[in-house]
Amino acid sequence: MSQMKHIDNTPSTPGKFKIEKSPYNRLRLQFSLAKIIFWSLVFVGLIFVFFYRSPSSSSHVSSDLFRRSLRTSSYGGPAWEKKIKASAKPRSSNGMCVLVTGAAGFVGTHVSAALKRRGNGVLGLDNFNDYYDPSLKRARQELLERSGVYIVEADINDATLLKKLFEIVAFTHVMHLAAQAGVRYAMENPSSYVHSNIAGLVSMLEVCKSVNPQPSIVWASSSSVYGLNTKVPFSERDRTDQPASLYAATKKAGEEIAHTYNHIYGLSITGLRFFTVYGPWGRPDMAYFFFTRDILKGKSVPIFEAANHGTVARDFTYIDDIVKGCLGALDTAKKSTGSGGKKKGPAQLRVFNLGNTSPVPVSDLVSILEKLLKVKAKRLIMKLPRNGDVQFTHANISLAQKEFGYMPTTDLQTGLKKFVRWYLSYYGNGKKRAQ
Ligand SMILES: O=C(O)[C@H]1O[C@H](OP(=O)(O)OP(=O)(O)OC[C@H]2O[C@@H](n3ccc(=O)[nH]c3=O)[C@H](O)[C@@H]2O)[C@H](O)[C@@H](O)[C@@H]1O
Repeated sequence: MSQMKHIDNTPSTPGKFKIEKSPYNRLRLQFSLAKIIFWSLVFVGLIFVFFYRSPSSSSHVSSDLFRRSLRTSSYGGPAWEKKIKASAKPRSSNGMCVLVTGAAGFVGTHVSAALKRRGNGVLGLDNFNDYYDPSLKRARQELLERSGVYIVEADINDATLLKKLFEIVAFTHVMHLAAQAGVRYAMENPSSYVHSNIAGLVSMLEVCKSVNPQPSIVWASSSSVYGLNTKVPFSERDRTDQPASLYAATKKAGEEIAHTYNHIYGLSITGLRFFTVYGPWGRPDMAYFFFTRDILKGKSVPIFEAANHGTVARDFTYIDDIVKGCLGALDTAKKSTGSGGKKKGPAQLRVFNLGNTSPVPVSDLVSILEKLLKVKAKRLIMKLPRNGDVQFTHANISLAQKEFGYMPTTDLQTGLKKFVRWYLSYYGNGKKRAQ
């Protein structure tokens, strides 16, 4: 302190010392100080306004996120609640009552329809984001509505809405399929993965843990959690600590988050590691889908190849087999043990591979499509890009087989035949083009 005083009192120039001595000059100094502060504030304010309103960089990402997934439409009212109750009512009084998140998605639509067919109560939830053509999601919604499944249009991050749904219906199960999918897109829009696969998952689990009774949860993890694992076929016991994409990392994080909610709150949780699911009403961002579109258009299809002409292969799994796996997991899910946010005892925590157990090289996938479409593909062999892809996947399914008799029955040829038939009937031969 005494040192400070010494510095303050020492004039750098004799003139400066004099200025501070005169009362008139002190007034002038105070006035110019006030001016400096005023203009500094104006300057800081301008900078703030510039960055806050700038359409580029981070604010672009957040506004994009908002546009894509936080679009929660207005809800409420007796008519809305009536629709929800009707959709979620099981045929028999002791039947399952399932909230399916991501119901307008590829797997979500098929699972919702299958549950409804066998008499379960089903309510869908989807934010209809535009990661891929939303009109396809709307068409799936129409399909479900015709079979009596209503989809609430909202984001899983909307906890108020989720709680409201649980107030209206005591769901016995949640089939949580809402997620940001796609391996390569994670480099383009990383925050959307954190938003849906991490924040969204936590939002959903928070509501599930606090309601009474707590539902049992089955949710979609991914084969991508095996990452750079080279031990084949992939077993649930293998290491999953080397994700090759942010997508995979968020799914792996989801598995750890599931462990936490099971451990603390007694939620019964089952994670399903899907292996490259394909079929009718599929996702246009996936290779088999856009290869079909581009072969028909006469556009070249990029076929990835690993180092030294190494084959890139996937354990492509047909949607009907996946649906059977989802239903098997729901049927064998034990009840959660907690209530109202408190654990009462240990609860079930499981993870299963749902694959086909026979990997097929991507070049063979293209050959099958060529035959089915009767069009020769313009093949463009490309080096496997370093943006999240792994060289191969191969599922060991013995655990799911033992637990609920999971046994895939559709080979790629048969499954793609069904897909192509659907594709041509949905899009027509060039009339309605897939985007
Ligand atoms: O099983 C999974 O866990 C994942 O399966 C797919 O991911 P991926 O297997 O990469 O599926 P596609 O993007 O359809 O790619 C299929 C194969 O085609 C290859 N490919 C992809 C794109 C392309 O232009 N060229 C090409 O050869 C990929 O390397 C891959 O081997 C899904 O997109 C993920 O959401 C899902 O979680």
